[in-house]
Amino acid sequence: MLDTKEPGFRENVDLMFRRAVSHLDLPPGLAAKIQICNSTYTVRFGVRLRGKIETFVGYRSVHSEHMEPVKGGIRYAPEVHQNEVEALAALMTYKCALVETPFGGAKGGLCIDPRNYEEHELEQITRRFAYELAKRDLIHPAQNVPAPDMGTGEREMAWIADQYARMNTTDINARACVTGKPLNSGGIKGRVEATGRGVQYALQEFFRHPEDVAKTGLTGGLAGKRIIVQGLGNVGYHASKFLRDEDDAIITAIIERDGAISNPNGLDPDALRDWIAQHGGVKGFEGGEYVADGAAMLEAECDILIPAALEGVININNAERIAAPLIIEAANGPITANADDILREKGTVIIPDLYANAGGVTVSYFEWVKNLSHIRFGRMQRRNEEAHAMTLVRELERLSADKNLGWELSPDFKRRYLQGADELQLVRSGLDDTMRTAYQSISEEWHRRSDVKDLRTAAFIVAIERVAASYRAKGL
Ligand SMILES: NC(=O)c1ccc[n+]([C@@H]2O[C@H](COP(=O)([O-])OP(=O)(O)OC[C@H]3O[C@@H](n4cnc5c(N)ncnc54)[C@H](O)[C@@H]3O)[C@@H](O)[C@H]2O)c1
Repeated sequence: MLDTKEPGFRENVDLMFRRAVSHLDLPPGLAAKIQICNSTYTVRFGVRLRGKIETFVGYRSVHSEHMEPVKGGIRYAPEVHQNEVEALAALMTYKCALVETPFGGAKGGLCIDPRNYEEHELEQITRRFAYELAKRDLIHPAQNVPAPDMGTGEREMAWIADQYARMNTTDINARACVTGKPLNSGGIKGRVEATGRGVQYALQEFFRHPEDVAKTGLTGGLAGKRIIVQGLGNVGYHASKFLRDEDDAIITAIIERDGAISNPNGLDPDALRDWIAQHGGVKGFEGGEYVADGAAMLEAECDILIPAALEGVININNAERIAAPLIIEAANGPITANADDILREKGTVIIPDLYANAGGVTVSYFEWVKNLSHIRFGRMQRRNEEAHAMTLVRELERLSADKNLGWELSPDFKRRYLQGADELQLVRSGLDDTMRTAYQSISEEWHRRSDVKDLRTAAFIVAIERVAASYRAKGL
C-alpha cells in the first residue's frame, strides 16, 4: 500500500519515465504522447450470487496502441483501482518494448477478493466480466489480449477463452484472445513458471556481468547468495524454487500476508507452499522461525531481495533501512519513485520490474504465436532440427569409419540427439535468450551514458527509444 505522503502508482511510473526522458532528445510532444494512457474502460456489472445481486467493478486500460494487439494481465484484488491499472498498463508498454514482443501495453483489474468465492461463483463472475470486455473488443486476438496477474491464473484464462469463443464461433483465431491458458485449452508449456523463470534468468545474466555485480559489493555467482522473497504466489514461488534448486542460492526468508518465515540455513519453497495451502498462512511452519511483522523482514540482512507481491512495499518509510545491496523487482512497482531515489543514493542496485518480470509476457507471446499458427510450438523447427541432427550423426559415423577412430555413438545418444527439442525446452531457451539480450541492451546503456546512474533509467531509455521509433515510423 502506498503511503499517503507518496505519489500514486501511476505518478510513480510517470516520474521514472520522465527521469529517463530527460536523457533523450525526442521531438516536441512525443514524450507526452508516449506517457499518457490512451483509454480506461470501467465496467460495473451485476451477478446473482447466493440469492442476491452483487455488483462488481472492473477496468481495462489501454496505455499505448503503437503496436496491436495490446497486451497485459488481469488482476483480481479487492483494492484494484484505475490509477493502479493505468500504471500497470504503462509498465506493459515499456516491458513489451524492452523484450521486443510486438505488443502495446494494457492491463485489467477486477475489484474482488477471490478467496471469498466458490469456484463456480468465480467462473460466473469471470465469464460475465469477459463478456463485458469482449463485446467492446477489449478482449480480442488482434486487438487486446489479457493474461494472468495477481489473483488469476490458468483457470480464469480458460474461462475467458471459452467465453470469447462462445461469442465468436467463427473466429478461427479465438484461442489467441488470451494467454496463460491451460495446455488443453491452447496454452503453452512453461507459461505458468515463466515469470519466475524469467526472474531466475535475469539474475543469472546479471551475475554474468562482473562489472555490474561489482557495484553491489557482492562477489562470485548466485550460488550461496542469501535471498529474501516477498510473496509465495506464482512469481515468488517459481523464482525461489528455481534459484534454490538450480542455482544453489539460499532462500533465507519468505514473507507472506500473515508474517514471515526465516531460516539462515535455507527454506524449501515447496514445503512452505504446501503448508500455506493447508493452513492458509505461514504461521506454524516448522522449517523456520515465524516473524509476525512480515514487512520488517524486507529490511533484514541478505544479498538479494525479491519483492514478488504488491506495489509500493519499499517506500519512504523503509527505504533507508533496506539492507540488501541488490533488489530484483519480480512484482510490478514494489519500489516507489521516492524510495528509488533513496536507494540509488545508498548505492543499492535495482533490477527493475519492466525487465525483471518480463518472462510472463515473453512466453505469452510464444503462446499467442502458437495459437495463431495453429501448430505446436517448435513442431516445424523440430523437423528441421531432426534433419540437421541426422546429418551430424551420419557425419560423425562416417568420420569415425574413414579415419578408423573407433568412435561408437551410443544408441541412447542417437535417440536423444535425434529427438530434437520439445516445447518446454524451446520455450525456456527462447525465454533465456530474450532475458539475456534485453539485459545486455540495458547494461550497455547504463555504461555508455555517464549521466545514467541506474538500471531502471537505462531500461526506460531503451524502451522509450523503441516506442518512439515505432511512432516515428508510422506516424500517430
Ligand atoms: N503472474 C504473472 O505472470 C506476472 C507477470 C508479471 C508480473 N507479475 C507481478 O508479480 C506480482 C505477483 O503476481 P503473482 O502472479 O505471483 O500473484 P499471485 O496472486 O500468484 O501471488 C501473490 C502472492 O503475494 C502474497 N501477498 C499478498 N499480499 C501480501 C503482503 N501484504 N505481504 C506478503 N505477501 C503478500 C499472496 O498471498 C500471494 O502468495 C504482481 O506485482 C504482478 O503484477 C506477475
